[in-house]
Amino acid sequence: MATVWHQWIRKSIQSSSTLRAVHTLKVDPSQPMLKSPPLISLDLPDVWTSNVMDFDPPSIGECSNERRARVIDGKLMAEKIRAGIAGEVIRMKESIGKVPGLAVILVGHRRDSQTYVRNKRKACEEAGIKFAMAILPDSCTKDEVCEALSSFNGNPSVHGILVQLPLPDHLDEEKILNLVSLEKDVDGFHPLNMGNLAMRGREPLFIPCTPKGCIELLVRSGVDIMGKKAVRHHATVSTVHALTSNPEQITREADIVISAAGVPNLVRGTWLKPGAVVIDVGTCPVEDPNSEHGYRLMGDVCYEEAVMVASAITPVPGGVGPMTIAMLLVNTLNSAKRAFNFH
Ligand SMILES: Nc1nc(=O)c2c([nH]1)NC[C@@H]1CN(c3ccc(C(=O)N[C@@H](CCC(=O)O)C(=O)O)cc3)C=[N+]21
Repeated sequence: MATVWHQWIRKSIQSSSTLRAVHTLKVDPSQPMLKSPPLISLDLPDVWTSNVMDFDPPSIGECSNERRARVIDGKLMAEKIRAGIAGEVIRMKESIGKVPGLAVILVGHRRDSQTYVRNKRKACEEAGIKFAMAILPDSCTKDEVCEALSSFNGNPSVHGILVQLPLPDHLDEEKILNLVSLEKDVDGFHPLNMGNLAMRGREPLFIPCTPKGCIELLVRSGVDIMGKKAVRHHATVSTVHALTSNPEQITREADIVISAAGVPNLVRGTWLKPGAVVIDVGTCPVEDPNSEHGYRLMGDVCYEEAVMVASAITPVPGGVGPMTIAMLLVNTLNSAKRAFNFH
């Protein structure tokens, strides 16, 4: 399972349009997939998971045409998690007089990146997490990015560093990401964190926010697919990408479909097994003069079709995006707790 997520993450962060990946998770049908909700999911404290289940678990394979899929509300889930983090930040401040800090490096002027960073800043401020940002022009040099990075690396009030991706083409993403201090790698993109995530029995310091958010979405919806359990329960995972010859057929076998292709309406209703759980990671900005910032986000899944076939589905916006941000705050809080030895 861990290996699979590693591949998934690697693909999901390569946002190039040449890579169109749809990732499907297939669960062994002889094993019951739905169980009572776990008390603790991932490494979040109980405070966020004591009330894990907001709804009845979806019944896979029992979705009739008259019933629309349950909409998994990532926005609401993320709000609850962020409220829990705010409480933890207050507890930290009251007992040791310190708060967590997140630093973001934003290069260039992509509108979507600006929106995501703005959302991250707002979420930090609401939770009492200090937020710092270095904004660099499209034309900046590698040395300028490195300088910003090393100043954040050396700053003891910064516990998490995030380099917003994608970077402009002339900058070497790999070289730059390698410089993020391992202890502050809240995106989980450092090769050592990635490697530990991929290897059985090893614990990465950080799990990348989007996949971590997807797992949380599933677990909190009563779909039991936690990493370790999935391995033990022989989950079978298929990866579908741009060069897969029969993506529709493979996807149709999946009980859980996690799509991260960045191609609007790629996943049609006919691609889905009735009753499947659909997690839409796609965030493709498309022009929309009527919306606030001149564009809106589109997922990979043809929502109106999928909602008639699936048993549960995440919307875009309001699904994975807000959970990604909530997980970033979780990672930042946990990093600060480690730095201060405060638990
Ligand atoms: N180093 C790095 N880490 C990332 O985690 C990372 C990144 N680079 N580059 C881009 C992707 C994408 N991503 C999103 C974050 C928030 C929303 C989000 O807030 N979405 C809202 C709506 C956004 C809006 O207001 O338009 C929603 O879906 O409801 C979406 C997508 C993080 N990424």
